[in-house]
Amino acid sequence: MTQAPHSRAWAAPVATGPLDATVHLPGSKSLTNRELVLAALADGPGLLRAPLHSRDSALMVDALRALGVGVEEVGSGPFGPDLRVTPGPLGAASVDCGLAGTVMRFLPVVAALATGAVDFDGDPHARKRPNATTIEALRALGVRVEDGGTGTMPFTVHGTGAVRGGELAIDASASSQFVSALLLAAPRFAQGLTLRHTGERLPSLPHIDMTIATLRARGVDASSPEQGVWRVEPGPIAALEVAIEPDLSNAAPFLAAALVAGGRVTVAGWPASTTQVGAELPALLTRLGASVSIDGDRCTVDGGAGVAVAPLAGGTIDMAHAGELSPTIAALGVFADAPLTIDGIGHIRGHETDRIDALVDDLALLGGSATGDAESITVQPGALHGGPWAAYADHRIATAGALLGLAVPGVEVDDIAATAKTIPEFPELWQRMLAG
Ligand SMILES: O=C(O)C1=C[C@@H](OP(=O)(O)O)[C@@H](O)[C@H](O)C1
Ligand SMILES: C=C(OP(=O)(O)O)C(=O)O
Repeated sequence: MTQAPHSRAWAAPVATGPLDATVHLPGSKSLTNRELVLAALADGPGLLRAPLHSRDSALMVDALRALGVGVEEVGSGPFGPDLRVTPGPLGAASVDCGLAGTVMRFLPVVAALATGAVDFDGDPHARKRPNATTIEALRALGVRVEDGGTGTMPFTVHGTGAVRGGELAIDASASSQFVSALLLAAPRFAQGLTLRHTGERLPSLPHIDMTIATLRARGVDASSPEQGVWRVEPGPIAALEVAIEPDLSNAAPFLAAALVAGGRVTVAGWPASTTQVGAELPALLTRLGASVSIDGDRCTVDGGAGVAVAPLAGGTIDMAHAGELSPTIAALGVFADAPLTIDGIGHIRGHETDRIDALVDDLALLGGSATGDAESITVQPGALHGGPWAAYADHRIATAGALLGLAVPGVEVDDIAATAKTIPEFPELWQRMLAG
């Protein structure tokens, strides 16, 4: 009988002693999917070296191909081939967004530059992720979008081949990706774009800074003249050869593993400078009690004797700008000396799953205790027992279960394959880290 991909749970391996490992990670999702979009809109063929090959990047590649962009695999690296991207006239297409925020937010704006109808749909949960701002923004720019009045997928963007641009105000409090999406395509708008955020909060600011940096690297005049305002001048997007950095957000569970199990974990290929939010991991893990060093391109966390001997530091951490790191940090709260509150993360309720509810429910299944409110999660320290850990199709919830399993025998992640969203090699790399 054919089994559903996650009908067999993954027994999270327990660390039997201090770790001593060097981990090499595949490419950044955020950089890969930005560079794919920019390469598709560029003024000639370009190359992505060492890109991510995962479900989110494959969805982006498939969608761009469907729209008329040439994406060809060339050469081969440790995590898969490079990608040569050849822009072409954009036309009617049907886009499967899966559960990828970058696909469901970035490509509708690209579709506005196409000639023809572009249909968007995705996984069942993707239909629940916030997307009204994408649709409203396009309509405000004069683009026809049919969504049956739902403000979510499925919807159809009727591109006419041109967008006038100009001035636009949006509420991006549910996701920074609404801002990034508009900025990425804005050089191709006749008047460029002056974009203003009107909502109360603006999550994940480093991801918007990353967008600006990737545009500028391609010769686009893009800036943020004041907080919550961005300006992109119209003009060509230069075709480039770009090297994609390792995914520093996916470094989180590996580096955190040294804290839980004790010993040392090194992530190799750590960039000297980066726009990735994972650059904040050294400070975050130091705040919790780790000793972190960066030596050349190697970032090492020394977790000493591990949490069985020395608990981590509880308290409150604001992670509004780094929500995608919060599942890992929240899981570490179990091993703290006082309750750990992660604040400013209401927007992660609209991520791959409602991450606050998922963590609260999963921790309860292991005998732990956590509470969530609109903007935060508070994790109580305490001993856990083995039990099921539901991934909710969320790569970062799945890896949080793996992290706890290092110290808690019998944690069973129902769907470790959810990690394929951004790091399909996760189970293998995790085992290899444990083997040293
Ligand atoms: O632009 C991007 O690449 C991302 C922006 C952030 O989204 P939100 O602002 O919705 O948190 C982040 O959490 C997501 O993983 C990737
Ligand atoms: C929120 C995330 O993903 P997405 O790009 O689908 O929004 C994430 O990777 O943590």
